[in-house]
Amino acid sequence: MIQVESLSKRYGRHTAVDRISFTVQPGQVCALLGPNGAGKTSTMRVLVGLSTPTDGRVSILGEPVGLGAAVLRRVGVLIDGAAFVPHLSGLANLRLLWSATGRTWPPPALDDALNLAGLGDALSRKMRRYSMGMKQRLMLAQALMRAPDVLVLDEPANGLDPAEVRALRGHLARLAETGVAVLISSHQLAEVQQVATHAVVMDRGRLVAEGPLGELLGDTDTLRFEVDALDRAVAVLRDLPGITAVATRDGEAVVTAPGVPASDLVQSLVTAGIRVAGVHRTGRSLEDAFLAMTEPTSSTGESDAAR
Ligand SMILES: Nc1ncnc2c1ncn2[C@@H]1O[C@H](COP(=O)(O)OP(=O)(O)OP(=O)(O)O)[C@@H](O)[C@H]1O
Repeated sequence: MIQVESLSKRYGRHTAVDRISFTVQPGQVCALLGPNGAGKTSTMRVLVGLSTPTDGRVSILGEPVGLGAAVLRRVGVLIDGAAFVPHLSGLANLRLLWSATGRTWPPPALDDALNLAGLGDALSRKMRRYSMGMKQRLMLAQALMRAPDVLVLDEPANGLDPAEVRALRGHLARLAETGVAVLISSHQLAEVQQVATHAVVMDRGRLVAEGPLGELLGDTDTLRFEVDALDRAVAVLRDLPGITAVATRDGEAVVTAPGVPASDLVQSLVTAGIRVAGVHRTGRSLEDAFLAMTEPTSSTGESDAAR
């Protein structure tokens, strides 16, 4: 479990993280979302002991986190800037990183991690020849090979192709099913919507929303009608009580009608002589919800303090 309580992180006079609190329970995949500069990486760095909080508390599996805390051995971390040695092979780099844990090689989940990384023969090649995607996959392997109880992944899908992203999604979902608590930051909202069970949304350092994904997306009562006479259908729908919006999209009438049964709307259309070939209820996408929660122009102001 990850627990963040009233966490603040300031760089000089710039507040990157402003008193945020959230929890990620075992079995949850929590998406940490926010526009550029929202404070996601700053939060994650504190969470894994790479940076100290200015204020507040962070604990993992019930133990306070700090640089070198024993509990961090149970955490798989992917945050950019992993210290790979370019003249060593990918596999030698993994061995080197593992040796820092003081445990004997191989790590418990090495095979699964390498399978997901899919680097094949490239594992024995020097890392200086790795593409960005290959480096990213090796970083994922080092996070996963230790069979972690908690995963903290900053933009893990960066540089991966669609098939790799899908494989990663499946892997994370399987790990969560076994009780791993996963915190993952991403800008790919459609992608993260497919794997996240929960989300924490930050904007300019502050927490703007958190909770189960279903609750954050909300129920929008938006219906799409496939009809044979679009213009007439729109005119009929606009005149009905309880309708808050009618639009057309991709040849269909899109209607927002909170609390109005779809059957009433179909009945009105049919009565007006319009054929209804289909009705679909549409959910709000994570992207819609995210844009509604965050400001369109976010501050990305830098301060000059060192990390
Ligand atoms: N070492 C640092 N020194 C000074 N300011 C920093 C430092 N690291 C981050 N910041 C600033 O803190 C704010 C939050 O940055 P952070 O990287 O945590 O955001 P983010 O949500 O991860 O952004 P992105 O999505 O662009 O990666 C930004 O304004 C950033 O410029």
